[in-house]
Amino acid sequence: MRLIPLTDKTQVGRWSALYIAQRIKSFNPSEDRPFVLGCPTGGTPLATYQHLIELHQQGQLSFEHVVTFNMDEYVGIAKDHPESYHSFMHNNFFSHIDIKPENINLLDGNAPDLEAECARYEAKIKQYGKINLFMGGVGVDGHIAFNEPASSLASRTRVKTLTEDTRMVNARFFNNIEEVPKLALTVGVGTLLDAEEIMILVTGHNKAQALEAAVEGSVNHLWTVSALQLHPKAMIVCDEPSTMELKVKTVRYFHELEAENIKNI
Ligand SMILES: N[C@@H]1[C@@H](O)[C@H](O)[C@@H](COP(=O)(O)O)O[C@@H]1O
Repeated sequence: MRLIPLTDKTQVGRWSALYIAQRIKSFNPSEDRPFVLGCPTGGTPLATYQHLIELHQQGQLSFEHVVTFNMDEYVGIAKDHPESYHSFMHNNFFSHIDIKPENINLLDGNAPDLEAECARYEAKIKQYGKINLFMGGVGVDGHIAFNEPASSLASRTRVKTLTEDTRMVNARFFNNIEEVPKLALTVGVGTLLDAEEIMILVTGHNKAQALEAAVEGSVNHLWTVSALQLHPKAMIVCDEPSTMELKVKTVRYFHELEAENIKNI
């Protein structure tokens, strides 16, 4: 696993956006061979989306042949609810770039048959072969997508019950905790591990324990982000406050390893 230790969340946004842009460009996508990008929501990736939008507006990056799959969606709130992940993605990313609407994939949390919706999503990913790069964030409790503690590390896309902790953390986007949905649809840990490459963004001191579990802990279903250790090409891009629970020698080690890759950011 690579760990990219940066100073602050602005750098995390910039570094990850430049990385995605470089991946898309070197892939040289076409209509028949699109680049498939996995997308998260949340506060953490906002700076990344902003930088990607800027690169697009400067004429340096096109999403014409990019297909996206979002990792998760709440169950039971309307698509156009301001806090649905549909709204989030359109407001913060899709409406500012040249992606084709038919290339956007999001789980439908209002589908009449949620299990069938999850199976449809898995099948659609398979149609493209694989996700080339899955970007994600992490929850305070170490969840990846909405794979809450004790989720199977072999799990596929399915309905998950959100923990009280996650609902409390996400209540900041709603009027109160009662409005936060109790269920969500999420890709599984197994779905994530099938991606060709995974890049997880971690910022803020409240994520320090999760980062410690991901990097220094053992693979453990209680911290589903630790499953990254099983992936052949996983990377965590983090800021300084999130490294507070890591050993000094761990951070120094990754600083030395990545010195060339972080020097001009
Ligand atoms: N389902 C999402 C996760 O995919 C995300 O990683 C997490 C962290 O969000 P934030 O970046 O706002 O801390 O929030 C939600 O729970």
